[in-house]
Amino acid sequence: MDSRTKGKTVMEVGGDGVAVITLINPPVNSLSFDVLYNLKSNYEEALSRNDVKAIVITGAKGKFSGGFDISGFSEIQKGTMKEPKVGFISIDIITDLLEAARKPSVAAIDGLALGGGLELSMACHARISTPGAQLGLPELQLGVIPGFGGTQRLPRLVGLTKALEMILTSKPVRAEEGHSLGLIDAVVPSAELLTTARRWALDIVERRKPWITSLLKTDKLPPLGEAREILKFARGQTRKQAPNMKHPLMCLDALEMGIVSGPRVGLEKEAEVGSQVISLDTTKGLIHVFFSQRGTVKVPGVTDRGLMPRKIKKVAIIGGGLMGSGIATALILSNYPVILKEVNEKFLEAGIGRVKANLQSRVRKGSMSKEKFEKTMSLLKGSLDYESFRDVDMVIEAVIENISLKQQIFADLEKYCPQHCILASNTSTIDLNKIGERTKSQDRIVGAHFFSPAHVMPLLEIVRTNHTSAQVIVDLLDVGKKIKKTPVVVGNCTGFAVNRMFFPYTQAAMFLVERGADPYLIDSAVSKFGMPMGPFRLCDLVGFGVAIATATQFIENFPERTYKSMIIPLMQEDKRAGEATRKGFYLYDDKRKAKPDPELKKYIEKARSISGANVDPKLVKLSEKEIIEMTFFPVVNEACRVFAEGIAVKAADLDIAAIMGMGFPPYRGGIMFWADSIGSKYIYSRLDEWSKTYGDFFKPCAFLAERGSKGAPLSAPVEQARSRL
Ligand SMILES: CCCCCCCCCCC[C@H](O)CC(=O)SCCNC(=O)CCNC(=O)[C@H](O)C(C)(C)COP(=O)(O)OP(=O)(O)OC[C@H]1O[C@@H](n2cnc3c(N)ncnc32)[C@H](O)[C@@H]1OP(=O)(O)O
Repeated sequence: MDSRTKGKTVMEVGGDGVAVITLINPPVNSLSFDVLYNLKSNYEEALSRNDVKAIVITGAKGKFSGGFDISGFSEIQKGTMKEPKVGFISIDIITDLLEAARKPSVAAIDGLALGGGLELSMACHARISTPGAQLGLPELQLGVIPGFGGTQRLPRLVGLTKALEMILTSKPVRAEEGHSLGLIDAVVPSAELLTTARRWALDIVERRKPWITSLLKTDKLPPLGEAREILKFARGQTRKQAPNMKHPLMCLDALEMGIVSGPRVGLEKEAEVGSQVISLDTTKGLIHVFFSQRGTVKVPGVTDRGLMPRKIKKVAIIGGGLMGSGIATALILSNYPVILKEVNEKFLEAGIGRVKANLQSRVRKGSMSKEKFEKTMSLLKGSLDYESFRDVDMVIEAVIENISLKQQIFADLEKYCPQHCILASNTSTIDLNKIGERTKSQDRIVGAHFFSPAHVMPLLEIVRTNHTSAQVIVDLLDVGKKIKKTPVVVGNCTGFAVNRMFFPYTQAAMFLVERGADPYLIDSAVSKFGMPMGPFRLCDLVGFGVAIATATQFIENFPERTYKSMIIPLMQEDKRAGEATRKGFYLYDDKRKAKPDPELKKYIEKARSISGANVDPKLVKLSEKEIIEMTFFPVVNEACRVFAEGIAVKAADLDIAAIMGMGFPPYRGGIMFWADSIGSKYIYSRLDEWSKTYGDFFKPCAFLAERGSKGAPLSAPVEQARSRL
């Protein structure tokens, strides 16, 4: 393959008159322009050759295709690649050349057919698949729409309601379900895939099997009135669930156009809309997230050294509280045998009970069988001492945030665990060097910071100190992958990456409220921006105990930029500690529904009198845009510090950390990507102005000042970062 080209197709014509065209573009045979143009040439040749009666399309190495080459979108967005004529691929190649050909085509699907891959197969006249293959149109998740005819062919093959479900949720179906839906014509073992597809293609030629043109099918479409009702409902749901995104509604427009005015007009609308969505900011954000998420496992100086992950056969967890039990759940769910250690029988029983409850909730929801529950639970053993730690490969300490307790535990671990054992802490804020102060084995100390609930939340912050060995990081990255987490490797400091970014966010909110802003309006503006909830609702959820413990760490370590508000401590004193006590910034009913509390004013006023803050008329009347800027620009400022200090290796890692750890909206691309979409100059000037009026909490850091003065992107690599890694 030419090093400049991205993938290819090869065609082999058999003695049976079947031309087999294989898509080749590792690792997932994505449909790059090179692959698509090659496919076109192969088709033209196959159609013109007298020795070819029918065509089979398949993918190399057990994968049909993962869809259109997503990097093609980025290149079109950046202007480094020219867009083809609108509809050139979906109409000229896939519809008019392939589907309308006078020779039939059969798709032989192994492994996966996603996005453009499934769309290509739907234009074939039959689809044969191997068991378990994944079939789906996940485009909306990327900010684009199915653009190779999927909005037209899928409803015609599986019916409108199922097609909408598959497209709007981006969730794939397995081949067996695809078969029962009519998407797949036969499911056969891998070894029989090509022979069956060849025979099927010849059977179509001989009219022993039907020659089906998906685009012209109408039997699965509901009557027009009913279709309109279904689409109206889908639009309503989409507006509710994705209020800040345009592309799902644009996709529905293309789909509806095909139903109302016919598939050809539908294809034209799809092509037009498909081209428009590429330049949406939300699409740019989501595509950036796709690659950034996969980039977190590429750590310079660690994953490029040829190290292989060691096998982790057994893990011990210290502490069966909320975090420890969640981590244990995540591990046993991925078949790791786990020892859970507690200090006494009562706590141990409670810890094991929590793990059990986590799994039972899956059984109740039907996502886990009773047998699987028993088998999974059997991987968990309780312990009250360290004797059973003698053959563990990794320990994760998950006790309360108390430095001397953690130091004692790590000193004990060194005595009992084997020499190779990884010693990890789930601390969320404490400097790992302090935790390991009484330990000699510095190279195997690492942070494994999970987010609560640990068996659900997707992020794992892997924290390395100056001494942590590359091997330990590689091992933990592998464990992270196996337990289906997205790992982000960060350097050691108070709060690491996520909590360092989180802290200014809640602090800014407290600052604004003390100066007269309405906390409920702040929460509402932040939710509209796309966060799962506002900062006050979040503090209630986390609980004031945790909020105060975290704040204490920050006040100690970053006093110059900490805004010390007494609102939370004052409420805590009155035994209102958040959702768990049914009172915090909000009041909670039996169903934990939050409602504003008029009494909150009392605490705000008291806190104001302690801090000496005055109500500022400008801040009382902030617009939603101003609220977002005043709460998130301090987060950008902190993210810049984290990046400049080398705590994060790449800005994109901070984007993923913000999305998966803080709930930052993915369609905004993450904190640094979003900041760059606004511009460093503007962010710097706003922070600078606020710092002059309101103090050092808002003071832009040197990195932001430097990049802001030039208007340079914040996400550009840091030269000679003062790396703490
Ligand atoms: C004028 C108009 C202009 C129009 C432009 C042209 C028209 C465009 C129309 C597009 C029509 C089409 O409808 C759009 C699409 O098809 S969009 C793509 C849809 N497909 C997907 O969303 C699938 C995305 N991929 C995945 O979900 C997973 O990668 C997976 C395929 C399930 C495999 O998962 P896993 O085994 O866990 O492996 P990784 O996720 O780690 O991926 C391995 C590497 O492969 C890269 N990858 C995966 N998919 C793609 C892809 N579609 N394009 C490019 N690259 C892909 C991934 O980045 C990993 O790479 P690295 O190893 O380098 O990190």
